[in-house]
Amino acid sequence: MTSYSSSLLKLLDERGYIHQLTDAASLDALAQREIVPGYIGFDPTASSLHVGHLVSIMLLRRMQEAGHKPVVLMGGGTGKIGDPSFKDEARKLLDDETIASNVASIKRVFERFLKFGDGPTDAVMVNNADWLDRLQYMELLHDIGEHFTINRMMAFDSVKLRLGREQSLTFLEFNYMILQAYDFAELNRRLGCKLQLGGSDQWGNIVNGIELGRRRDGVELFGLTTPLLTTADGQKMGKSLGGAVWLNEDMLPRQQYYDFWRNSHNDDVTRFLRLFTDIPMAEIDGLEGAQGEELEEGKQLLAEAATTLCRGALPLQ
Ligand SMILES: N[C@@H](Cc1ccc(O)cc1)C(=O)O
Repeated sequence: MTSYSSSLLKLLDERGYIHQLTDAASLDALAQREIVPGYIGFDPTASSLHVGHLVSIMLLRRMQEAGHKPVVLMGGGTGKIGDPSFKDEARKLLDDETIASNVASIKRVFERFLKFGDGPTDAVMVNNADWLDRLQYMELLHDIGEHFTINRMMAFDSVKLRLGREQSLTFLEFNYMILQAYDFAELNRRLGCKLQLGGSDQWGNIVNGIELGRRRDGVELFGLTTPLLTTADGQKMGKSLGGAVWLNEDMLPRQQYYDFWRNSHNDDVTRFLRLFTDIPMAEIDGLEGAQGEELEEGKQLLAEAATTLCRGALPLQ
């Protein structure tokens, strides 16, 4: 474990959110000096986010808890392409109407996890359609395309799956990385955003944004990725009910959401308590190695805390 000085990196480290980090020492110093606006993007590919997105959402919550500014980016522009990173096939393209209605219904869940407003550490929400839709193709090719080489873009692990003989990467999808890089530089210009967070599959996209900021604008940007979450029995997080575990109430009833957490694998309980609830570290540490009834109580604690966070408290009977 690395030792950090800023409350932000200490918190993220002890609760298990850090997989990779660019220039940890500088980010640590920056977070001690000033309020850091940090963003995560979510593409509106369905009408609700699912448990797989929850680490990212909690990460924004932790930013705010540590006194920094969370920026939620709705991918109204990038959602028209679909991120090819680590995907073995292209997404079905969505029409504008579907994207707009997905954005509208995804948005709501963030109000449960973040405090929005005009204050310095209040969360804000932006939509990259606001700047990507307006981009002129020649301008993009000239101003942005100049900073990217095909050689380097093809070297990222995230596109390897598609460069074999079986699947291919369309030219449309190949642009995704550039647009996400553009977003980061744009959010730096607009909101002073200096940090982009995301799942480990986002590393290539994030690093490209950092590079673009440095080359074009001479600014220092940072990236942080979270570990790819699998459950103790090796499954992808949130897929264990056969379908996705949706965050929106209209897509999955509260009881089923609760049961998903209540049925967590024994070996996942403390890790999930750290990642997905606000239960204090000392209390979670006390549950380490718990068995029998104590372990069951830990699962109940997890289910109650995680459900209340996402779905709100139940009214008093
Ligand atoms: N590519 C991200 C979403 C995203 C979109 C735009 C961004 O600027 C950042 C992130 C994903 O697939 O999860």
